[in-house]
Amino acid sequence: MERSIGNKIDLTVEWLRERVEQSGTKGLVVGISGGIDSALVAFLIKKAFPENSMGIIMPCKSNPKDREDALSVVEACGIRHIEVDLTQVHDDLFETVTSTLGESLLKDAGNGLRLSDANLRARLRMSTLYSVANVLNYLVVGTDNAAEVYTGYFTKYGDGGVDILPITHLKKRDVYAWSRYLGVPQGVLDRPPSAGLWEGQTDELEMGTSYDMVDDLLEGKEIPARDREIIEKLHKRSEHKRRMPEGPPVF
Ligand SMILES: Nc1ncnc2c1ncn2[C@@H]1O[C@H](COP(=O)(O)OP(=O)(O)OC[C@H]2O[C@@H]([n+]3cccc(C(=O)O)c3)[C@H](O)[C@@H]2O)[C@@H](O)[C@H]1O
Ligand SMILES: Nc1ncnc2c1ncn2[C@@H]1O[C@H](COP(=O)(O)OP(=O)(O)OP(=O)(O)O)[C@@H](O)[C@H]1O
Ligand SMILES: [Mg+2]
Repeated sequence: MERSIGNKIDLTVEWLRERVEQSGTKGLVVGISGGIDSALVAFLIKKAFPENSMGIIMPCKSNPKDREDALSVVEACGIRHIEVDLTQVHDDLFETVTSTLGESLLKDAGNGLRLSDANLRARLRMSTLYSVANVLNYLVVGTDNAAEVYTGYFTKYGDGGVDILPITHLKKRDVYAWSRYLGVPQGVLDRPPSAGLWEGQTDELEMGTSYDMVDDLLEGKEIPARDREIIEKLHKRSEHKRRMPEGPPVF
């Protein structure tokens, strides 16, 4: 008999407590974006550590709506939070890197320049989370779900740079089901998933397929050949993100 959502949530909360205890740390910190994955994780870590959990809202030239939604999550689950605006530090670093590389190296960058700008936002968020984790002796909690892990739809050492991943066993539809159960605000449930790394970006537009398709494939269901091809290509291309860096064999 399948466990109820409430039971699965209780087990995940227990697992979070165990991992913190085993690590000798005191609590958990997560970035809260206004999206559904981090909303669910915020609810879970607040349940696990009512006094020792923290959310960080980190705008970086972001749509003000993201911050409003993130604040609605903070209010709904009651987690302690801080805000760190990364716009200036991002602009300074990106400008320094690109101007130092110079025109001749930038001219053939194509989409690489946009990805570099976008992924730097995710990596600055990671650095901010670890800065706080070091000070408070907390673990950094990731928000990747099963569909994102399978497709590699995350920034290596950005939002992928974390200590524990409490929702990697959840398909995107499970994330919605758990979030509804816990009372994540309707406005957050209704938003199209987006990395928010550039204007108008949505996960499904960028991936070229839908989370329903990825979830179906993960459940072993038949999906159209076109979608299967896209998903398997994303999976193969991102293999390196699911491994630790390696050195050569012993010669
Ligand atoms: N075979 C290989 N072995 C070892 N390392 C390899 C490699 N191929 C590339 N690399 C390294 O990996 C880098 C490329 O990976 P990475 O820097 O991650 O860059 P990349 O995968 O190109 O971009 C990240 C993707 O994740 C999306 N994203 C990011 C953040 C959040 C979310 C979200 O869901 O909200 C989505 C973002 O929109 C974008 O599509 C290369 O620059 C190279 O350094
Ligand atoms: N503006 C932000 N402030 C704080 N954390 C952020 C911000 N943007 C992204 N993050 C962090 O990066 C993670 C990855 O982003 P991702 O878009 O995959 O998840 P999400 O926004 O929570 O959910 P959704 O799939 O609905 O967009 C977020 O869950 C969050 O932890
Ligand atoms: Mg998002």
